[in-house]
Amino acid sequence: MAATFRGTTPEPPDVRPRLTVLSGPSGVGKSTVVAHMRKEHPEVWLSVSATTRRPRPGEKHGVHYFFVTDEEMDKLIANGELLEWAEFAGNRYGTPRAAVLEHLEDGVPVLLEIDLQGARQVRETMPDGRLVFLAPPSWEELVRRLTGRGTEPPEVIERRLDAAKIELAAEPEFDMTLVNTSVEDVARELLALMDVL
Ligand SMILES: Nc1nc2c(ncn2[C@@H]2O[C@H](COP(=O)(O)OP(=O)(O)O)[C@@H](O)[C@H]2O)c(=O)[nH]1
Ligand SMILES: Nc1ncnc2c1ncn2[C@@H]1O[C@H](COP(=O)(O)OP(=O)(O)O)[C@@H](O)[C@H]1O
Repeated sequence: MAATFRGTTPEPPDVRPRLTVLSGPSGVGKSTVVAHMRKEHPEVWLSVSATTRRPRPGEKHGVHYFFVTDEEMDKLIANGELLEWAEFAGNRYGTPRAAVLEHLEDGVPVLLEIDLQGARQVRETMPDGRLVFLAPPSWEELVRRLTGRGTEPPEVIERRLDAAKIELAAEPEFDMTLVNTSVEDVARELLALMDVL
């Protein structure tokens, strides 16, 4: 006799895209991976953060970050305009809340590239969100990448490596880890996770 389905009617699949958070130590390759994803799949929406850090050569206001003054950042925080914010290596960074919520409501897959402290806040405020940790193949390779990028003076690199030790220790808090050996492989896995592939 054929098996008879006797369960309750299954719920329709939840088709709302989920928020995806990508974190990992400075220099691990987060920006490189995200740029690769978006080159092939521009439909992935990356939140543009506000920061008090100075622009690096080639960084554009409104594209890489909204570069703001300390006073402007104070206001964003006081007015509740940030979904999360954190101080990282001497500068403040925060995710503008409204644009993230609007894109999710419109069914757009949303990606945040933020630090560990921000990821922890998103875990609290948006528990549906998926937290992905990007890990380096080794500590030596992380140092090589951060130094090789050539965008920071030695004392800033030292601060970021100190923060990296704390970030690496927090890996078990994340829903999953991807090791950035190959940019293409990591980008593909993230796109699949976001249901974009
Ligand atoms: N919490 C939080 N962290 C952010 C935000 N935007 C960027 N970050 C993180 O701040 C750290 C420093 O970023 P950045 O100065 O651009 O350096 P880079 O990541 O080494 O290129 C990285 O870990 C970023 O992921 C944000 O809006 N909120
Ligand atoms: N899989 C990889 N293999 C080798 N080098 C990489 C890889 N991913 C990124 N890089 C290099 O490492 C450096 C840091 O990458 P970046 O994307 O700026 O890191 P993050 O955004 O995490 O600070 C850059 O010079 C980048 O070209």
